[in-house]
Amino acid sequence: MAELIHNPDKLEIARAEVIKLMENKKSMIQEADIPQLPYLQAVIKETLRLHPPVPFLIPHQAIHDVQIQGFMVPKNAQILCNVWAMGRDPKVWLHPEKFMPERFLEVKIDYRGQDFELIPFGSGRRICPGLNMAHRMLHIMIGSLIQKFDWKLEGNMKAQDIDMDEKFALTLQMNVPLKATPFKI
Ligand code: HEM
Repeated sequence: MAELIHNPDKLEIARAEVIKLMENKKSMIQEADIPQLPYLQAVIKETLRLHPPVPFLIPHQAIHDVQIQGFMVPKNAQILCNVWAMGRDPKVWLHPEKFMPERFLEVKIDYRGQDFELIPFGSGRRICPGLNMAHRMLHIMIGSLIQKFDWKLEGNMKAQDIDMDEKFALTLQMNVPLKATPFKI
């Protein structure tokens, strides 16, 4: 929500897509609607790229010595995987600091653990078992929040003034929590 409110033009594109799809349906967004919302999917991917909720994954341990791209990782070494930095690597992402959901409309990069440039849920046998649930919840919640409401920032703050800095811990949070009021559309 913070990135969408911070980028009102992207919010409008995502909202228009949801409203168009839902205009002839009586229900709220359902799981079955997600495949028909490519821009919303791109918004969720872009948000997880820039703000992975578990920025270093959960610590792993090497079970034997392993050589990776010229680096020796010794047996028993604790491994923190910095997905936050991977999501902002200029060698991988064009304008990495920018919130550009469009980048995911042209490529088939997904967060299901097969595309190693985007692994906010981890990868391999310890990949997040809640991935499918999170995938459904994120699309349905964000889709519904933008479909039904417009958002106003506290104290007449302007969208560009939102402090997007983050606080690092096991999970990543906004340094200054977002305060926005919903208005029914
Ligand atoms: C946006 C939402 C979520 C994100 C980004 C996320 C991310 C992660 C990450 C990065 C890991 C560690 C993977 C690794 O070390 O390689 C993890 C593990 C785990 N997640 Fe999630 N998660 C989310 C939602 C959920 C939900 C909704 C559930 C449960 C309903 C869940 C349950 C778990 C459990 C049980 C583990 C430990 C798995 C293990 O160590 O074998 N997560 N998650």
